[in-house]
Amino acid sequence: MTTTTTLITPTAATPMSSHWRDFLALTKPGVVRLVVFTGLCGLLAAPGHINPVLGFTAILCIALAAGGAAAFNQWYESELDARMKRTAKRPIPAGRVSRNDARDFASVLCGASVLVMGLAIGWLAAAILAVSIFYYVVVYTMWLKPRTPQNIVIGGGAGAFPPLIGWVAVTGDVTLTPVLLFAIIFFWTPPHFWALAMFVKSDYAQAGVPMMPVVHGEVATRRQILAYALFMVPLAAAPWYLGTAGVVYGAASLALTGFFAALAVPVGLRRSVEGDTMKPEKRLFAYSILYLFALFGVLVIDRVLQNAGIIAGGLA
Ligand code: HEM
Ligand SMILES: CC(C)=CCC/C(C)=C/CC/C(C)=C/COP(=O)(O)OP(=O)(O)O
Repeated sequence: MTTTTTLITPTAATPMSSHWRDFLALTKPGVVRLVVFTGLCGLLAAPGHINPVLGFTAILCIALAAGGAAAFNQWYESELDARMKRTAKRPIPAGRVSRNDARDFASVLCGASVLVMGLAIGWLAAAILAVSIFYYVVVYTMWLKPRTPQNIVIGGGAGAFPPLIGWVAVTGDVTLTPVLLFAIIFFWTPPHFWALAMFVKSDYAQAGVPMMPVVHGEVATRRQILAYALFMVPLAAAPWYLGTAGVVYGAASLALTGFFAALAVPVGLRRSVEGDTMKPEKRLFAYSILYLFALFGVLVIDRVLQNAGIIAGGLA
């Protein structure tokens, strides 16, 4: 006996029932968690005071913007996501959310985030929020990602804005420390992403995305991962030796970033062989996430200690 299976691919015209969990997945909650945390730390480390309700509103706006931008990214890349093993089960390629619904959902999140930020907090913070959405959706996703292996280097700016936005929400001003916080995430992004790109290289190659290991090969990518990770050591400590953060941040940043660089050394110097499990690359990627949580968390602890008069420093 033969059976015939009819495959129905939902389109914009085909009704489908989407679960709220599918819309949550469109926001890339795993990534947004860290993005929001860095925004919160920027807000808490800034000199000055913000009404807690307004502070919560500012962080909510960053979360809505980052989630909305991530949903726009999945709306634009649904065909690409369908071609890669890592992303094929996302709500749009899996047929659980239509492209139009995803686009509308993203528009509402992004629109509301900028509007509420502008009305409740200020238009400078709202403008930077709008720039970060534009940067991730248009500059990175639509323009750079399909064109150049430097996509991450330039596109890294997309996720680097939140601490700056949190800071500006409190002070209304852009000063040295928030620019340094931007730079820290900007230069952290290439080793964070390329470590992952090394072990999902075949996915990108088969989907035709010009990521660094695909275009310039493993050896060049490994060297660049190491170079960026080493550069992070003096960069991450800059708020301390430039006098805007205290000694607790300085010591913790040297230890945390030193370990980041140490994990990048075997990645930078070794060559993978047939059937390699890519353990050093997986370890570096996993630590990159823990590292950023810890570094920004310590910045806030340092600020609390400064406020209590326990350590010296003068975040500005
Ligand atoms: C253009 C810049 C970036 C690129 C290309 C990039 C790329 C990626 C990719 C491909 C993944 C795997 C995601 C998955 O399989 O769902 C990932 C995971 C992750 N990224 Fe990035 N990333 C970037 C910037 C950032 C930024 C700025 C942050 C936060 C500040 C961040 C935080 C994370 C976190 C927390 C994860 C783990 C997510 C989870 O466990 O669900 N990334 N990144
Ligand atoms: C405030 C604001 C708007 C912030 C934007 C922050 C944001 C969501 C940055 C994330 C960058 C990111 C996850 C890139 C993933 O690369 P990819 O999209 O190439 O990954 P993929 O292959 O998993 O889709």
